[in-house]
Amino acid sequence: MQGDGFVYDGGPGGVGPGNVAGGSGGGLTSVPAGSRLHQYLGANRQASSSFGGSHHQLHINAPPFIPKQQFSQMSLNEAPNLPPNLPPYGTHNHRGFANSGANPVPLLETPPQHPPPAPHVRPYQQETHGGTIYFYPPPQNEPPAEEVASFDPELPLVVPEGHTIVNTNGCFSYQGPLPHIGKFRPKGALGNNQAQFINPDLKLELINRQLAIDARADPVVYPDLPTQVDHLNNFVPLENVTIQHLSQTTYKASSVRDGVAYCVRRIHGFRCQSPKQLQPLENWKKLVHVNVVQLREFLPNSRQFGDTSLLLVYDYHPLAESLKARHFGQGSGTFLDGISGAKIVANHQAPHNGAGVSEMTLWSYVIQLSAALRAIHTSGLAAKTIDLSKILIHGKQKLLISCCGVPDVVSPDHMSIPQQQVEDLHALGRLMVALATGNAFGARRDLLQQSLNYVQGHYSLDMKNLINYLLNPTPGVRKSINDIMPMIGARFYSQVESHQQRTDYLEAELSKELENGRLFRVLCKMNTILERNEHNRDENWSETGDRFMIKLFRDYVFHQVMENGKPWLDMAHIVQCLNKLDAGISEKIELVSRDGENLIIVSYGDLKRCMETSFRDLCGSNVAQRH
Ligand SMILES: Nc1ncnc2c1ncn2[C@@H]1O[C@H](COP(=O)(O)OP(=O)(O)OP(=O)(O)O)[C@@H](O)[C@H]1O
Repeated sequence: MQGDGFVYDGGPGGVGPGNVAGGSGGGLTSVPAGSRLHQYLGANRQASSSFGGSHHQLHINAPPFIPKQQFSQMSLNEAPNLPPNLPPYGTHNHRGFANSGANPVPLLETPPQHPPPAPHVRPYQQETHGGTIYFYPPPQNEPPAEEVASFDPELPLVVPEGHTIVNTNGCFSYQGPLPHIGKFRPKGALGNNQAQFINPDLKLELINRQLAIDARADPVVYPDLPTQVDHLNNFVPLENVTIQHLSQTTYKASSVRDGVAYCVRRIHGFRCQSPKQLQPLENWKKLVHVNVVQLREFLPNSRQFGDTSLLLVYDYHPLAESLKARHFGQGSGTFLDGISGAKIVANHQAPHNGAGVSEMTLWSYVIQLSAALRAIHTSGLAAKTIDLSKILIHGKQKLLISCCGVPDVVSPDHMSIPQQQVEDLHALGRLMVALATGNAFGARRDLLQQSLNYVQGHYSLDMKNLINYLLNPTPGVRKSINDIMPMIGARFYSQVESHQQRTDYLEAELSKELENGRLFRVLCKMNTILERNEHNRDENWSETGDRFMIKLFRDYVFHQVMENGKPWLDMAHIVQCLNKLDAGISEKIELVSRDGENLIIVSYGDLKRCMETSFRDLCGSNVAQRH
């Protein structure tokens, strides 16, 4: 259906969030099978209605609604799931520092992390078929939180004493007093609306990311930040810029071209002598890979920071942190157990027992980093930034190689590209040793043998072989990132599967919000019509004709009360009604004026036409759609 101003398509059946009472107009047939309902009184009522020029003589045997308790009572003023310690917009930076330059205080706390997985290494299950080893992740005992649905069709409806409902030929009927008086109490599962709305954890994560994107630096704390560099403004330091003698600084900035946030790396005091010096950056700009932070452009010889700086503009991945921060803590000497997140005593001398990341996580990292390196090497480049502080982790487990191109311009190598690529493989080996042992210095020459012993004792043979291959030179053989693909073997399948699961989950969550957006537009239309003081010099415009019907419908949807006069709040009822309105189904409902004097029987289809006509009237087109 097309409307003016708000264009949307209700679609047949009015399927709404969580498919709440979608249905094909059967209204009451949507009572869940298995609900325990009482006896039928059976008396059909006769009522007549007159509106919109047509007169209806109707038999009704249906109540205005039957609340579905499985969607539970809701709090209509439910606060968004914001973390309590978030700063207001406009005054704070993202992970920046405020108050005093001497003792900086982080302004935007790292959002609460979800509890990390249990601190035990969960090895892959192996099966050998025809000489090939297949790896399967171990079965999970508990379903992930997001998969726990709130729907329970077996929950009973609670029908007030003296009221009964019966199923006559599949049609559930109820006769009670005025429709404004809600007769059913929802029972159980209070406040559990997860099946209809985006998962709260995901919502929190997305809100935090949005806050990070929107964060601004406090000009009092950062008086020296330039207001505009080329098309970039709103610079926010992503690291402690109060430390003197930094040669590079990382900022978040917004572009006035597209309003998008970018990550800007400033190379201090870098004077570009010739365009050839920056040629590698042109190559990096062309490299597009899901596990590489994309270089978008570079701005040489920028003077707005008080020197001559080279600015490299990358994609910004909100709240990404380095592997160092994720698994070893921020401060030097502070180590965190990569699995449990617990602090462990800094020990630069030997591997920590059980402190490394799990084998499964390590393989996931290997797969992602080798995929990135494969793309980089195939493009004739070398990463040179395979380092705990330069590999970012975004969300739960997505890795991104950052800072690409910086070493090429800051400290150009005299090694050949193939040699540099072999160095990347070494760096990957060292990184894996550090992650496996939980010791950032685990690959140091004096600790390496101990570390390898540790890997041998705690990880699979394949992992040990892979690390050995990466770290040790193979005489007469030119190593290539492609060589490690057979070592990863069938673990690729697990990785692909887990990505697909994640995609399915995110799509499902997205579709919930998609449906909510549709209902939001219905609400927008209703509210632009209702309680309008005057339209077309008609003071009573919103109180008469089609608008009056919408007003009664609004009461019917939102202002139900219990017998004792208390508000009756049921999300299921609201969503159900709005969906039916949006679909314009033929089911009829009773609307009652506030004084109880007028009773009108009207179908959702008629109500929809009332709403559309009124809305078009407001929009000025006056094109009434009558079906
Ligand atoms: N593209 C990006 N998107 C989002 N955040 C980023 C991006 N690049 C870096 N960051 C954040 O900025 C922080 C600082 O980055 P930087 O590369 O300067 O790392 P660092 O830990 O300060 O390393 P170093 O000690 O070498 O300066 C990172 O820890 C990361 O949280």
